[in-house]
Amino acid sequence: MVDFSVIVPAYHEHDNIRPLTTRLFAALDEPKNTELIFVDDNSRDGSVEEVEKLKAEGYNVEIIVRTKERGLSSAVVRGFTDANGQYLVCMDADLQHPPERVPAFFHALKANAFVLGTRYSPEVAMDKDWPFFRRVISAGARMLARPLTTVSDPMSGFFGIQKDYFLKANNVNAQGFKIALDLLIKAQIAPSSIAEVPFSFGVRTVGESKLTGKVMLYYVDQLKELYLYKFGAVTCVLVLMLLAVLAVLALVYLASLVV
Ligand SMILES: Nc1nc2c(ncn2[C@@H]2O[C@H](COP(=O)(O)OP(=O)(O)O[C@H]3O[C@H](CO)[C@@H](O)[C@H](O)[C@@H]3O)[C@@H](O)[C@H]2O)c(=O)[nH]1
Repeated sequence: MVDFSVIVPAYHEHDNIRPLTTRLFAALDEPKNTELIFVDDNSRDGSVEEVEKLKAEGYNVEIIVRTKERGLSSAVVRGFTDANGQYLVCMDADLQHPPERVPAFFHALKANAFVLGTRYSPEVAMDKDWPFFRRVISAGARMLARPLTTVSDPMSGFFGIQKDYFLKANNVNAQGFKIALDLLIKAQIAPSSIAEVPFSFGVRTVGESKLTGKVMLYYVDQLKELYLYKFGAVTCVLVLMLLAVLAVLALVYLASLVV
């Protein structure tokens, strides 16, 4: 019987699989009651073999290998769908999301429908090595999501949701990276049912980010859909125009700081 599930979308993450698994299970309050599921898109880098070794060592870990689909969000949806736990946590494989924070998510999930990992809290320091370019992109993306939700880090990929709420979300947008934002809106989570868990966002030391220009375009598309869903067509167009102007002004300002 498993109550807690940790879902990890993974693409070419062989070298991160063992440290993530061992650190996670060492940190858990209820390791016997927890499963870890990697959702891999046919990386063929030895990830499957590494998970088999970890299983043989007694870890409750599985790997789902998809051969026809690609993408972070759709991998998370697949993992959440297959998970046996009532309490679901999603985290990246690359150790930028510290496994030691997962127990805090499960603890908060017992009393809240949704738990968001936040990098923007006075309790944590933002890693200074995080590239400037990524900070600017993240600030712009955060601003564009502001009319949709009041959470402090709507771009976060480290989050948890109760399975019943995940099942309530209709027409989830499984493209791109922003599955947490999509679920927050589409599962109609009340602000009073959302908790935030601060965490220090580290720097990836092994492997590479898969965040591409295409993923950013998916985000713009997803925003349009979420604005429509939440506000209707006319308000959606007005808000998008206003935010586009603000985004350009913010980028011009930030660019002026670096030149
Ligand atoms: N299965 C699968 N997994 C994927 C895919 N693309 C990425 N992943 C996995 O998803 C996780 C995050 O991907 P990264 O490429 O490392 O993302 P990032 O640039 O570090 O961005 C992360 O941090 C952002 C905060 O700045 C988040 O906004 C973003 O959602 C993500 O969590 C990693 O475990 C990676 O292997 C894919 O196509 N398929």
